[in-house]
Amino acid sequence: MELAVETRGLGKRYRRTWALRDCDLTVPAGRIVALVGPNGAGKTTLLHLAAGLLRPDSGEVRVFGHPPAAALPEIGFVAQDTPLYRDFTAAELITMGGKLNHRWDAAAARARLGRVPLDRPAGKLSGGQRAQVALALALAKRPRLLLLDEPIASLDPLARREFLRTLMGAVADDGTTVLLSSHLLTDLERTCDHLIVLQDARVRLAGPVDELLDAHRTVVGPRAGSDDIDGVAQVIRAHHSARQATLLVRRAGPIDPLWTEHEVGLEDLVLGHLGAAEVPACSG
Ligand SMILES: Nc1ncnc2c1ncn2[C@@H]1O[C@H](COP(=O)(O)OP(=O)(O)OP(=O)(O)O)[C@@H](O)[C@H]1O
Repeated sequence: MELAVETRGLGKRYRRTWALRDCDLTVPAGRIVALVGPNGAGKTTLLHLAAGLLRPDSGEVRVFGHPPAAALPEIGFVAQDTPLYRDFTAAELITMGGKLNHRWDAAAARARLGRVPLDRPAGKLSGGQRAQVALALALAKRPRLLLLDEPIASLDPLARREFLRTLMGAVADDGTTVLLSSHLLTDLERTCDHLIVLQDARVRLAGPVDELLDAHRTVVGPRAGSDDIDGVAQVIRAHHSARQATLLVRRAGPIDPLWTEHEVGLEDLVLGHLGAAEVPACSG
């Protein structure tokens, strides 16, 4: 399996605060990877390290087997606040990109900006329109790895859907790997096939979305006996009422039929794992 991004013991520190610590993870090539976690978890830091904008204080990050600086022509990056030269129009930015990049698809960029005024200075576009211009420019470079820091937060629902469709199209057409951070879990569930959850500067959960969802269940059953359930490898999160227990579990096999099983969605999975850190350890 080709790896777009690989980190080993990766860490970044601001004075005494570790923004990212002991981070070991892999991003398979050709996937759309969701990077999620609470505010301050380290998502932007990880994206900046992968883009070569920050240097690690420990460990290393490789992009297609190379240090990020050596892979720069292969990397597209859209920062959180989608910075663009405010006085330039989208049309001018597309032309400029063509002069700065040898592999530049100006026609595709114009086509992707169907509803954005190409002749208006970027500083006079709405936040959502600027995000669309920034994505179109990043894709025009035809990067093998596209790093997007909260790209959809400012988009309206229709623009968000179009944006995510564009991403899926780029992956399908060019095999682009996309690593995008977002808090919008419902949108991610429809789009992403790989998940990385960061919390408190560390990787809390990572893997292919379908495998992670298949490995987890919500089970509901009697409160007594919730400590040791057949087929449950780990209780991630527990909620107890007077007589019943509702548990998010990682399963190891067929679950005791005394318990009612429910499949979990991405949101339950992520929030369950994140919440688990705040709640006293659940037995299991
Ligand atoms: N330039 C900086 N100087 C000092 N501390 C920083 C700096 N940048 C980030 N940090 C700290 O590093 C940690 C990780 O920040 P980061 O921006 O990577 O989080 P994030 O997951 O992207 O958060 P958000 O969802 O709010 O964008 C936080 O504790 C943050 O306060």
